[in-house]
Amino acid sequence: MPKIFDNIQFEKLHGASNDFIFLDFIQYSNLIKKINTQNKAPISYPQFFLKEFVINLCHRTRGVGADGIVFYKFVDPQIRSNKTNNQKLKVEILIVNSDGSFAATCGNALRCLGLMLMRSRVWDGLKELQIDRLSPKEFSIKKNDISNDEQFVCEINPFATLIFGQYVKDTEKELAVINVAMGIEKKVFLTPLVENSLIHFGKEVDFLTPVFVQLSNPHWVFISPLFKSFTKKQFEEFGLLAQIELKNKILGNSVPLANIGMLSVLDISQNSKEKIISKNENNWSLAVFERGAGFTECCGSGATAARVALEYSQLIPKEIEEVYFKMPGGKVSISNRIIQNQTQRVLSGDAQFVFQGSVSFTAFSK
Ligand SMILES: N[C@@H](CCC[C@H](N)C(=O)O)C(=O)O
Repeated sequence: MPKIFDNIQFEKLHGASNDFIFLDFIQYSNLIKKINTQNKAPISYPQFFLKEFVINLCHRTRGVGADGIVFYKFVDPQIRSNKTNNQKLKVEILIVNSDGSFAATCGNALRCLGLMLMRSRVWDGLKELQIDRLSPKEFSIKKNDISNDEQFVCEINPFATLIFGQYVKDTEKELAVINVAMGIEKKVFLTPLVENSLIHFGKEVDFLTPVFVQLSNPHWVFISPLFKSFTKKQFEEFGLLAQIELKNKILGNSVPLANIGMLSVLDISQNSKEKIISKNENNWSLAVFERGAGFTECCGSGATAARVALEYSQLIPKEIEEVYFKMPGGKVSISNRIIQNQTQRVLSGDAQFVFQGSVSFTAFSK
């Protein structure tokens, strides 16, 4: 990293402990311009610079620490000073995972974005707000420089719609409940399971057929009561096994690298479906091993995929109003609601401001 890298202003927020650094895109592009004009070695591979920048900033000990970075851009830069909550508010974002890979969507980052916009008084939380994608072209990254698994980032379809936000500020805490319309699944199918690959996780491995759910981003959801007693280490081990080895064995290149959902239910064999539904509120616990970030404390799109998988496996009926998922970092819910004339999956939960600051190169030195 070049040494002129100084005084980068950021804000950090989290949704159920899935944490993100928010950076104004203009600031990043000014940094690039500065390096290119002042440095003898201008940036020739912007995609690698971006990756290294994100990895360093997200590093838990040498950087600020986060599961990813959200670059945001106000299409009308005056909006910040006008603070009018007006119709003109248009926000574009690019989400990058902590390993520098692009994320097609991220429910928790969108919840945090909602809070960030409410804190800076540009969104009142009452009007629906569509969030668009910030094109990689703006980072001088060309389509040909992006890997096959990440070409989605060149599509111009929007991320999601923030539909409602309620801001709470008291002396103790500053948070908001934000609802995000995550869209509708594009593809869902059952996948076979290679039983003997799971043998070292215990004799009583009792899995329902896993479900592949393609939202804007891909998820492979495994359902088993076994996950209820898993430690973080076991989630990481199983997540990695499924993400790489099982995927290669069972699905090959037919699907992209996926987030792995590990969903546990009360003992399926002993509970009638009615019981499962009536105990809905606390019935499902979920952990996700993400693409690009590993095990995270919570995953909003993972919870969305889990609800889709439960419906597809007929473990819950579509009519259930709201399904809650207990995740290591907190609780989120997914409901089915008609938004913009379409039944969409809506993610709800808290987002919280952590801190703001500025960072310079020295923080990144090894
Ligand atoms: N790692 C994911 C993107 C992040 C998902 C997120 N934590 C969420 O809340 O949805 C990917 O690359 O698909």
